[in-house]
Amino acid sequence: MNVRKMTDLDLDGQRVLIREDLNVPVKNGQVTSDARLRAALPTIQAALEAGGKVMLMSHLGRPTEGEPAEEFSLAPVAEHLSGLLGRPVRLVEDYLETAPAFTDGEVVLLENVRFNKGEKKDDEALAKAYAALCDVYVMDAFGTAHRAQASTHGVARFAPAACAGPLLAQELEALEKALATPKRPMTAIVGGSKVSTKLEVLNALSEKCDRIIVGGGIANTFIAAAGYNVGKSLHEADLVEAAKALMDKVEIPLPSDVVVATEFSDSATAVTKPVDQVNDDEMILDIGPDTAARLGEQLKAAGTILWNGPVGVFEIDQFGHGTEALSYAIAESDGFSIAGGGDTLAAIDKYGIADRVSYISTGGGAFLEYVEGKVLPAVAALEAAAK
Ligand SMILES: Nc1ncnc2c1ncn2[C@@H]1O[C@H](COP(=O)(O)OP(=O)(O)OP(=O)(O)O)[C@@H](O)[C@H]1O
Ligand SMILES: O=C(O)[C@H](O)COP(=O)(O)O
Repeated sequence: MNVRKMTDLDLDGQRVLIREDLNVPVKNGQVTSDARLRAALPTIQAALEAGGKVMLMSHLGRPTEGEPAEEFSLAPVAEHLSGLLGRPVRLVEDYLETAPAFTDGEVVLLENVRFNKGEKKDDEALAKAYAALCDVYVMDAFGTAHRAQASTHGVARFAPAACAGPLLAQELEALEKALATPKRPMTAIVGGSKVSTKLEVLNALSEKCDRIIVGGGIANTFIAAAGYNVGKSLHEADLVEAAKALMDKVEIPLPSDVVVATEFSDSATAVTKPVDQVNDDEMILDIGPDTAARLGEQLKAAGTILWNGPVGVFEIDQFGHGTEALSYAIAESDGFSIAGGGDTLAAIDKYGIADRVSYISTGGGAFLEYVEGKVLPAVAALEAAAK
C-alpha cells in the first residue's frame, strides 16, 4: 500500500479531519455496541497528542440522503465517545455553511455525512467542501473503505494533504497477514440484512472458500432459490437465479429448520419449524436448532473461518439462538477465525466470545470485499493522492 500515513505528517496546529466508521447500533438514543468507537480511540488520541485540531466525520445507518432525521443523528455517538475519550465531543450540524471553531481540549464531530446531498454519489462539490474544512484529511474508516463516497473517496483528491489513519493501516496489514496462506477448509459465514450487496460478494468468495454458510436475509434468498416458500421474509426475489448459480459452484448448506414469527418485534412469538413449512404470513428470523447444531460441527472442523453478518435477528433474544450457537462453535474451533461488521461485533460482545476470535475487524462489507481481492476505493484514493 503506497500511501502516506498519519504518523508521517506533522499535525501540530493543523485542522485534522478524520473519517471514522462510527456506524454503530443505536437503540432508544443509546449506543448498544461501542466496539467501533473503541477501535477509533487510538487514532483520535494520537492526533490530539500530536497537537491536531481534531474533527471527526462518519455516517450512521442508511438515511434518505439529504434528509436529516433524528433516528440517524450522531448525537448518541458524540455522548458515548466523549465518555470514552474523557473530553467533550461537540456535534456540529451546520459545518457546510460555517467552518467549525475549535476550543482547547475539545473534539468536533460533524453530523452524519449521509445527511448531505451528494455524499453517496461522491459529488465533487461536496468533496471539495469537506476538503476546505481541513489542512490534513485522515481516512481511518476501514469499515467504509469499500464505499467510493464524498467523505471516503472524493475528499482525498482535494484536501491539502491526505493520509491513512492507524486503524485503517493496521486492519489492512492484519488481514493481509492472516489471509496470505489460509488453512483449509476455509468456511465463510455471510449473514445479515444487506442482501443485494453481499450476494455479489459471495460470487468471489465461492472461488476462495470451500464452504459458505448463509444466514439472515441472504439465507432466505437461497431458501427461495431452493423452491421453498419464504412468506414475508427479508429476501431478494430478483437474485434467486444468481443464488441458484452460486449453489452449483460451492457448497452452501441450507437450513433444514428455521425460526419464524408473524411480526418483527421484541414481543413476537418464535416458532421453530421445518424449512418447507413456512406460511405466507410468516418471516424467517433465525436458523433452527438442528441447523445450528449441524453448521456448528462444520465450523469446529474448519481451518479458517471468515464471519460477517449475524444469521438471525439476534438483537431480539428469541431470534438469537442460531447466532449464539454459531458464535460458540467459532469460539471452540481450532481454526483461525476472522470476524467483522457493525452488528457482527455487537453479536460477539453479546455472546462474550471476543477473546476467542483470532482477529476481529471493524469492517463487515469492507472486509468481505478485501477478501475478494478488490482494491478498496478509499485506499485507491489515498494511493492516488500520494503520487
Ligand atoms: N432473517 C433476518 N431477517 C431480517 N433481518 C435479519 C435477519 N437475520 C439477521 N438480520 C439483521 O441483519 C442485521 C445485520 O446485518 P448486516 O449485514 O448489517 O451485518 P453487519 O455485521 O453489521 O455487517 P456490515 O458491517 O457490513 O453492516 C442485524 O440487525 C440483524 O437483525
Ligand atoms: O457497517 C458497515 O458495513 C459500514 O459502516 C458501511 O455501511 P453501508 O453498508 O451502509 O455503506
